[in-house]
Amino acid sequence: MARVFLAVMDSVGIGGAPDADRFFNGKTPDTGANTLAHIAQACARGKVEDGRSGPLHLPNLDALGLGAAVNLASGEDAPGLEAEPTGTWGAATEISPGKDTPSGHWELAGVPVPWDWHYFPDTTPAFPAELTRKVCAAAGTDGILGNCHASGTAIIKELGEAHIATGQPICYTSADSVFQIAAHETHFGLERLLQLCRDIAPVLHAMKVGRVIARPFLGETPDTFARTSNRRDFAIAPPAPTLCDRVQAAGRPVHAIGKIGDIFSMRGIDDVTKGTDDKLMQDLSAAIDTAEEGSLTFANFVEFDSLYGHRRDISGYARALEWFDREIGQVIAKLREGDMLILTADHGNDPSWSGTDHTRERVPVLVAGQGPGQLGLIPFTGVAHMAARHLDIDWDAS
Ligand SMILES: O=P(O)(O)O[C@H]1O[C@H](CO)[C@@H](O)[C@H]1O
Ligand SMILES: [Mn+2]
Ligand SMILES: [Mn+2]
Repeated sequence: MARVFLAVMDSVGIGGAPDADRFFNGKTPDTGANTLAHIAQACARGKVEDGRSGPLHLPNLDALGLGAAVNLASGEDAPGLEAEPTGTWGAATEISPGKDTPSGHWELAGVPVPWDWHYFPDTTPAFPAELTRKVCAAAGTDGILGNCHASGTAIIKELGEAHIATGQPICYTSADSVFQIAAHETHFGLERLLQLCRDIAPVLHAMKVGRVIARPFLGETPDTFARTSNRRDFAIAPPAPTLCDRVQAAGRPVHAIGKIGDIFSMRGIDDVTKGTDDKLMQDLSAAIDTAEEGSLTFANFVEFDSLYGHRRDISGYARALEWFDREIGQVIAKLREGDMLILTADHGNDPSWSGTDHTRERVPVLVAGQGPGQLGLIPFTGVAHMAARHLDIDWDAS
């Protein structure tokens, strides 16, 4: 028997998407965006010195083949990542028409998105009056705040006090197919926010809006408002059986770590752990000790994206990568005979790019525990097929 551990480093793209010109940050096409290479290049120029210093130092990821994967995906160099790979490595290309988290994860799990997502226009109001009416009715309020495109941290600073004063939820969106609701955990109530999202999600899903996201926050003043880790995503269910469904249908356990449960609407998943990336890394490490033979453990590390990519914070992103590299080195050291650990990503979020949205990029596929080898350029679905094969699950018959 064998075990698979699949870990998504959210937004750690490596450039080179052949259709990047069809995706935008504002008016700027994503052509040339390269999350990993641009961070490494900025570090090598001595420009990334906040809480870290010098060239990007990722010895464990690079040993698996990260630097080689950047070069394969995009033709760019990632200074500091120049090791001869000892892992199995390659790069994956997405075909789904969205550069969002569910599209990326579903396709990695074998199911490209067959429809066009609905996006809200970058106007104020951004939401149709009929939708706003339904949200108000579900929330029991006379109105909503926001009703625009926004960065989640900026909008709670701007509207947090008005939210506390009026009791109206802050509703906003972005270049992704999302409807986000920010509300105060105590003044509005965490359970009330989650129930509002749950109640309104079917309306948004029918419009082909991918996710309703609860964004609870705490604090009493613009300077102290801060989001908590109680974020919840209410996503459309995947349109076909995913890797998770197939592993579960074969009678094997599927363990989720982080937002994987939300992304797959809990379909094909037995249990979930939640928390900050720090805690999730402990959960992944614990899963290496406890996961059953034949099982799949599927993890997402979101902070690269949520704390640093969207915030265009190159130093923060580099620190997060270096932290991940140190931690994953210890996880790799614990792998047993027959284990496969796959490290990949769901899209890019180049912190040196214009705008605040994801960037369309290829992603690395790094495999530990299986010795050296080259995958070359594969489709995102190749990750699911590789995992299924390792677990001895016949994809076509399952
Ligand atoms: O600015 P925040 O609220 O973090 O929003 C970001 O997070 C959303 C979901 O990942 C994306 O659609 C992007 O808008
Ligand atoms: Mn993502
Ligand atoms: Mn994101």
